[in-house]
Amino acid sequence: MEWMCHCSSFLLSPEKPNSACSLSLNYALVILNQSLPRFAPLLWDHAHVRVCADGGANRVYDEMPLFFPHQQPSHVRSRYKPDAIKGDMDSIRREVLDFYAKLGTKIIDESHDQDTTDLHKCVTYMRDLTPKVDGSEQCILVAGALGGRFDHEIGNINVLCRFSNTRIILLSDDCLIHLLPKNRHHKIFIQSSIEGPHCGLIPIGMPSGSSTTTGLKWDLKDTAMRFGGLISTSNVVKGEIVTVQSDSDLLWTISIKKL
Ligand SMILES: Nc1ncnc2c1ncn2[C@@H]1O[C@H](COP(=O)(O)OP(=O)(O)OP(=O)(O)O)[C@@H](O)[C@H]1O
Ligand SMILES: Cc1ncc(C[n+]2csc(CCO)c2C)c(N)n1
Repeated sequence: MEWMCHCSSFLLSPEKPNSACSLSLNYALVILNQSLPRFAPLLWDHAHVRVCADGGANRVYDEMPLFFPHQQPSHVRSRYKPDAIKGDMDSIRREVLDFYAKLGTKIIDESHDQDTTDLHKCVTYMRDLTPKVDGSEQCILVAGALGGRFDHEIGNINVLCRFSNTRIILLSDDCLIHLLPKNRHHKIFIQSSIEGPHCGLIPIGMPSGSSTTTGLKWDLKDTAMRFGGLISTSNVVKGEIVTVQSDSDLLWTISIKKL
């Protein structure tokens, strides 16, 4: 079975490439309607395309200038201009919409669709926009996806499952989550300067019959996991590489360090 590599190098400065992992991904950023994580400007710099989900645009407008207290808010806002704002447009403020529309941001009003979330709508936009260019795979980073309202969090995790063939990483200030599809073996390069040691492996949607890992304090050895039985939470990464193989899709989560 083919290996799939994972590496959180998007949390490191773009000037400091990581030698251990040679993953070259084409990053896209979705900003949701929650407080921007402290590393939002870094994610913005890594991304080639940036989209706000509805009220996420208010966060960029209100909070990006707070990261640069010595610069004029209007300058910061023009520098951090989203490529698009997409959603059902019930949360974005009028002044924010007008501001970015004037700067040339594409506004995509999908208020007719009340069956999919704004994150779902943004992921569809990213996938349609970026066909596989020169073999480099797309990875969608989602800021503000965790913490806050539980129905939103679960809706965001459901997007990982609905688009299981697309690399999507949900982020908060405290941790990240992504899917490990069952049709691959996984090699996770731990960036110990910025992430870990706490981590988890969680079956989603259905019980998992057998999972095997290396590199964890409590490794799984052909272990079954299910809600109501064993799931691997409060696990700890031991070294620089974790490997995972499983007969079902698993969620991988790892803590992000407060520097
Ligand atoms: N508290 C939260 N926790 C996690 N994700 C959130 C939270 N609030 C918003 N989001 C994410 O940001 C997206 C845009 O937020 P927004 O508030 O514009 O959504 P919404 O469609 O108006 O939600 P609702 O109508 O349910 O309040 C949501 O689809 C969701 O993915
Ligand atoms: C069974 C069912 N439950 C909830 C909603 C509501 N809903 C789900 S996604 C969404 C858009 C949020 O921006 C809304 C309003 C629905 N349509 N169907």
